[in-house]
Amino acid sequence: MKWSEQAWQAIESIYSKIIVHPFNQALCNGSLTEEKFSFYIAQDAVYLASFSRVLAMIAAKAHQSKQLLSFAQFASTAVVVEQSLHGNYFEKLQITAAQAAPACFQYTNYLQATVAFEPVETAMAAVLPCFWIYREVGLHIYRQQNGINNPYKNWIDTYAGEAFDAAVTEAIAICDAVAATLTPQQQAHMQQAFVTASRMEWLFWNSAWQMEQWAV
Ligand SMILES: Cc1ncc(CN)c(N)n1
Repeated sequence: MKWSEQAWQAIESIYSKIIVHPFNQALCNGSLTEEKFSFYIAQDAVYLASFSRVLAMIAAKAHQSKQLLSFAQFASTAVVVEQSLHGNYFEKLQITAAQAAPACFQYTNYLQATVAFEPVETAMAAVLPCFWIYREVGLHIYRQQNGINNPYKNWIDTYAGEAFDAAVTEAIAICDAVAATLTPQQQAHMQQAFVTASRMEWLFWNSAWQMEQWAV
């Protein structure tokens, strides 16, 4: 079995909880309030600013030039495509820049620490849920649409779209190719990073639903 198949099996239960999370249910049926969506977008802008730098650091540390190019391209897409999607919502919903709420702070710091202190393959596995889970959530919501005039259509179309799908497929293939060269212990380390980041994806949605603030 490929590393990615085992990794996905390890997060099945987390993914099922993400899909039924009230934030994603409301995003799916279009009932999500602008207030909660705006909170999410403001936090996601903070997240993407950090995520794109983590991708660029993975590119710099990649062992093969092909992987370097892929991760450099992912970093560029995170800035050009995803940040511009956010930019449109910032304008339309008059969102203002925010400081990282606890879940965003935890997630961005986890990814930064992983790319700084762990082997590059562990960092590749740690960023994989950001690709893979978003594609699955995007596709899941897209398939439920049934002609609903969803106000969050642009968001859904981005993550259910072909360009994002191609990037996700490439990121999975890189993790599989890299894992195939590693010991079972190193592969397990990658899986642990994949599971941890998947948990943080759930926390991120939950933070947006709760409009999480620092307690003190
Ligand atoms: C928190 C989060 N995770 C993943 C993605 C998709 N790159 C995102 N925009 N935000």
